[in-house]
Amino acid sequence: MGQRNQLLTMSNIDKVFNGNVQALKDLNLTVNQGDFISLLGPSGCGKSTALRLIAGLMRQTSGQIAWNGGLNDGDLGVVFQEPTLMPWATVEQNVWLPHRLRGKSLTEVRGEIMWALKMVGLENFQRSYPRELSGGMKMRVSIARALVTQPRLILMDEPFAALDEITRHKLNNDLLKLRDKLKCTVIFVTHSVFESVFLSDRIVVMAARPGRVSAEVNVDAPYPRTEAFRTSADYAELCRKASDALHGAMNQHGERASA
Ligand SMILES: Nc1ncnc2c1ncn2[C@@H]1O[C@H](COP(=O)(O)OP(=O)(O)OP(=O)(O)O)[C@@H](O)[C@H]1O
Repeated sequence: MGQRNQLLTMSNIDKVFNGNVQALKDLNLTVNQGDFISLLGPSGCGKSTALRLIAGLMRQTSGQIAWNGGLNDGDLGVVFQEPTLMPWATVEQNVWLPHRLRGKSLTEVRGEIMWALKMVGLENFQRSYPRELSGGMKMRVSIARALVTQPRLILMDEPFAALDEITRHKLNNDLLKLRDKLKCTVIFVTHSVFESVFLSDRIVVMAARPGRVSAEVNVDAPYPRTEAFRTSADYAELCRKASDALHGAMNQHGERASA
């Protein structure tokens, strides 16, 4: 793989809540165009906080987030753990939301909505309501909504954590296909070593109290990744490596906590 251009840089990021909860301390992270990065770490290490800072949903207490080429409208798509769909609106109307908030009519962007639904395999469900869909399908709608503006960066906060394992594997496979088609950059928050190894090319392991980057694991396995990769010795070895890094991060926490 060739040298990738930088997309964004987070430098010396601190985030303190309510004057005394230090969620992040001196977090440094460079994201390159085309990266699939997983943020992996124990509960409370600040993964969601880091993602929300990148999304601009909150501001850091200190430090800088710099975007190469600036951040334009529609450059970011965000997917949360819950699909957060409007139950009274159809699939099509739900996916319309980011454009609607920008003042565009449904007719004007119907082509883009259908493109996004096709990307997630739901092109025949545009008139359905969320209650008529399975958990996995609702999550696909949520992903289509994040894709509809054709963002450069997709931020995903444990999007598949609430799904059963078979559905989760399927959506992991589909997400990689999608990323291959769109050539977008993804930052993916997860608790799962297995999921992080399957999906990403870089795993950023975070430690808690205060939240910071503890280690980085490069997943040197080629894409496309298939079921054969999931059952390979290489995958098992990479999972062991990521798991060791995670335990290292948790021990750092323990040492600090008991110091
Ligand atoms: N709005 C908030 N107000 C006060 N404290 C907060 C707020 N959001 C997060 N925190 C605290 O900041 C720390 C980091 O939280 P964050 O949700 O980012 O961690 P996380 O790694 O995503 O956790 P999890 O894996 O459990 O979702 C935690 O101690 C949390 O309690």
